[in-house]
Amino acid sequence: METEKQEELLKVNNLAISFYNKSGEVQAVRGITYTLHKGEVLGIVGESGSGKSVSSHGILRLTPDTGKVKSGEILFHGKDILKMSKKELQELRGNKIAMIFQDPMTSLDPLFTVEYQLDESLKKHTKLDAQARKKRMIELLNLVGINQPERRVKQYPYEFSGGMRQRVMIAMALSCDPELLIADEPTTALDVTIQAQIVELLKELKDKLGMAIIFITHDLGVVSEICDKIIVMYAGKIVEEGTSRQIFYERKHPYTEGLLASVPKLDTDSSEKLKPIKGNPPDMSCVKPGCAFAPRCGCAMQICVREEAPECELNETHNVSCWQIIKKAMEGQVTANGKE
Ligand SMILES: Nc1ncnc2c1ncn2[C@@H]1O[C@H](COP(=O)(O)OP(=O)(O)OP(=O)(O)O)[C@@H](O)[C@H]1O
Repeated sequence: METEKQEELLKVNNLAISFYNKSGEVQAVRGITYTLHKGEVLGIVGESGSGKSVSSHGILRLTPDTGKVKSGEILFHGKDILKMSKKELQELRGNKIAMIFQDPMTSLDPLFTVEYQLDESLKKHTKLDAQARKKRMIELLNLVGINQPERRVKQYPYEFSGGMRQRVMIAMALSCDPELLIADEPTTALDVTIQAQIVELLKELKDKLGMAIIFITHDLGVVSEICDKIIVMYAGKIVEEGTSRQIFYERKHPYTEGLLASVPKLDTDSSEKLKPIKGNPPDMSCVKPGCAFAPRCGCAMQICVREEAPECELNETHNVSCWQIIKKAMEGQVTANGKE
């Protein structure tokens, strides 16, 4: 199992995506690099506007026409998705990589039964005949925890609750047996109990099916249970990357600290006060020099407003881009591998 995990599935290399409108360039994603191994779950966290969705939709080349990939590579099994032909891309979408979104109603057609929509998906992505598709549909609905699937498959999306609709969407996404599932804020529209159930379901599915997952969320609390590793994005960049444990217990970036302080913790007294991060994320149409978080950072130094911090490798799995940490590493207060 361990060796299987180490097989590289996706490598995003220095990816930069901008949008162009009348007032100029919006630098949504500014050179991000990360690797996802087979069967691994990666959390991408950050406040609204940090570039989580744009970077992840870019993997399936779903960037809107006003956007442009300025640089980078997106290697899937070593092959650059950005250079794939239309035919290869079609094969990839839905067959190897599937995506689920925040609001299943935008992806499910209210006018058709779940049976019809699942059948269309199976027709598109498999070579199964009508009878085998019917069987597979029931299997899929069972897999995602929908009771009485034979009855419920005949229903329309509006007859399902929000959590159940998300389960139907997950069933549709699984209809092609993807190697990678991109889940873009899949639980945000749901209430807390249902959120936890959907996260639990994704965890079970990952263990059963061995697929890799990219889980996008603004809520660090949601990903603690499911992710092997987490990248923290701010203003289109990765400011910290580490294993789930490192991000929760050994986090170093003040922004990661702020994000954690602003979400309710499941294991502590709920009366503990939440501390939202003061200020707002920067306007990405006029990016200033220096660290983008500096204006909101309680420990910013002069250099932070002048120059962007290079990535500091604390160890094999933990990287952070922050001048404070570089300073501490130089003073011997933080152990780093020496690579900056
Ligand atoms: N179609 C677009 N045209 C212009 N700018 C865009 C477009 N889509 C996204 N952006 C900008 O790109 C930046 C990153 O947006 P993105 O949606 O990736 O953020 P996010 O972290 O996923 O936030 P959210 O959680 O709100 O979806 C933002 O500044 C956003 O305004």
